Amino acid sequence: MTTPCLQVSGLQRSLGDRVIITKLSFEVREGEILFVRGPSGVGKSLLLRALAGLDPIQEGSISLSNKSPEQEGIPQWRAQVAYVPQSRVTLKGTPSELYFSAQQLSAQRRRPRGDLPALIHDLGLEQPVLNQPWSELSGGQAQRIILAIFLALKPSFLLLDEPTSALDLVSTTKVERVLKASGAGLVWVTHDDAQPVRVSGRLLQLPLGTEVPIESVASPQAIPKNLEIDPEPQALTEADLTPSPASSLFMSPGR
Ligand SMILES: Nc1ncnc2c1ncn2[C@@H]1O[C@H](COP(=O)(O)OP(=O)(O)OP(=O)(O)O)[C@@H](O)[C@H]1O
Repeated sequence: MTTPCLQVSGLQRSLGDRVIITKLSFEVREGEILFVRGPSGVGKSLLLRALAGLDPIQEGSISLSNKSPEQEGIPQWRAQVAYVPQSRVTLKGTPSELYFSAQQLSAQRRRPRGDLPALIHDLGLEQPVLNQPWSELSGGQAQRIILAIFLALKPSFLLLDEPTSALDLVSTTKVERVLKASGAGLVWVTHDDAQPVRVSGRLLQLPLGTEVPIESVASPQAIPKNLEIDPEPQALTEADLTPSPASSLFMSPGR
């Protein structure tokens, strides 16, 4: 079987008469990491939303191994190309309930699963957090738990909108290690100049929309030695579910 490939060709995104994303083209294969960098407001989140099939494609195309979201079916597309939101979304219930609800979505059935408890551990959390109400979790805990849930659902691609924005450096390093070991294709938005160097991968710079060498944007010497990535990571349209917590994360409407 060939490795799944997420392809973007001539993607353009406007809001009103403002063109935000101009003619963007790139490819990411499962297992590859593409960092996306650029100033605030340049359109990084809009790019991820378009890739996730959460917003309409206005111009250009996206495809997964040559199949468009329409050909694939939007729920199946989102099961394979998962958008992990930037901010803590307003969720009801507990992480366990969210994970259970997500697995009930028809596009998620009969798909492989990761080991959620192991992911929780590897992300530096204790198992009881899975049964705590979202409202009682810190921003940094919630960010890692949402990530663990998406990783456990095993999409081919994860669209990561600043997945370490609420974390200290120790937790950030754990997240980087787990993501790198996940084997998923990652489109990873970051404002942390050193992150692409720590993790390694490719780098897409917006608004240019061109790939630039990672070495050109940050100095590896800037990274504290004790935070370097361990080269041997440890083991690591169900409308009837509305208003389940899963539907708010996995089925959010386009805008
Ligand atoms: N729903 C919306 N309605 C109107 N404008 C929007 C909407 N969503 C985004 N924008 C605008 O589109 C532009 C790109 O937004 P986006 O969130 O993609 O930026 P970003 O690069 O992810 O920024 P940041 O780094 O601050 O997260 C911004 O100017 C933003 O104000």
